[in-house]
Amino acid sequence: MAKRRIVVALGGNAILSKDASAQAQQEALRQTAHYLVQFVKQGDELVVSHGNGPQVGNLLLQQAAGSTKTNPAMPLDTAVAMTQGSIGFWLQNALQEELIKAGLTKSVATVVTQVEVSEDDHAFVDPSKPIGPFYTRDEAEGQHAEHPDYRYVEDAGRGYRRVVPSPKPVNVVEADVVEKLVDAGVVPVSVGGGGVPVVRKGNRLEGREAVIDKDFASEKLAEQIHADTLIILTAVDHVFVNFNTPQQKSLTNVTVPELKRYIDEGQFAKGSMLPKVEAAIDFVENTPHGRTVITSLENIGDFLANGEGTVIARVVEEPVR
Ligand SMILES: Nc1ncnc2c1ncn2[C@@H]1O[C@H](COP(=O)(O)OP(=O)(O)O)[C@@H](O)[C@H]1O
Ligand SMILES: NC(=O)OP(=O)(O)O
Repeated sequence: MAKRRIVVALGGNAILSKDASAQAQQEALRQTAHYLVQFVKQGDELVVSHGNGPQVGNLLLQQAAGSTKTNPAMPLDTAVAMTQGSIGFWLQNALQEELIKAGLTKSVATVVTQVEVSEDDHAFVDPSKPIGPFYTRDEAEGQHAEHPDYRYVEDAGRGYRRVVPSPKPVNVVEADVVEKLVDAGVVPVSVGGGGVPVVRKGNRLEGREAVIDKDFASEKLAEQIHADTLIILTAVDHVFVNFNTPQQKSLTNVTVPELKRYIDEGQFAKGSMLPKVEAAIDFVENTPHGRTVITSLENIGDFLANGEGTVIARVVEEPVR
């Protein structure tokens, strides 16, 4: 089988479920790494990206709690870079251990990645990206009273969360570095937390306070490094139509026009499955032979063996791995 270049985007649940301690997140990533190394074992080139919504929100709270005149809280763009560092450290450490266990000699390197966004992106005046912990309605109202500039929304029936601007990625600044690392046989970790949002001002890149969606950023990176496959890992094995109803049906091999019809029908929840499906479509449409897979971490083995999962391509493919 030909060697594939794969970008794998890790969903939040692969890192943080209930226990937000460093130890618990590291343990979750050790299990995640065990699954991811299967791609390297079969000869694929692997690039890993990850979310940071829970972590960056928690970090902002810690920063605010300890902020003084001489030790001020850091802005959101810097906090995103800090979570790229911390989660990158955990991932590097875990992947390295699993690679050694599998008898593979490969280096892993995290790239602090900046992602260009447009200053005019409407997202800057319409925050939509949930970050940090979940609150009850009363708690969210209390927080809003304390910080009138913070916005809170209900997040998929799980409680209220602070939302921040989430502009669309336009260009992954360090994509050429990531591509060189892949060419050199390294496993890069990149666009963590969607990348650090920056706007170009002549020769300077200026940070902006926002959190980019990691699925859109991963798609952009996959395009720029000429990947063949974008794999979006989340909590479900498949994308479903009629999700959570008695008529629920899993999608296995789907084409872009089919998926667009389902979007028009409102089949995918805004803020959860919809951005994944939109990123999947972008990758297939913007690359000559690209395909996107949406599935769960636990399903990777079945995907590799039998093509299980939701595979989005230009034409319906026979079960693919
Ligand atoms: N049509 C759908 N098919 C499958 N899952 C859906 C659908 N609509 C909403 N979801 C929900 O979207 C979730 C994935 O979004 P989210 O939890 O935001 O992703 P992440 O894993 O990146 O944190 C799934 O676990 C599922 O609960
Ligand atoms: N940046 C980002 O998309 O993070 P989550 O996937 O954790 O929401």
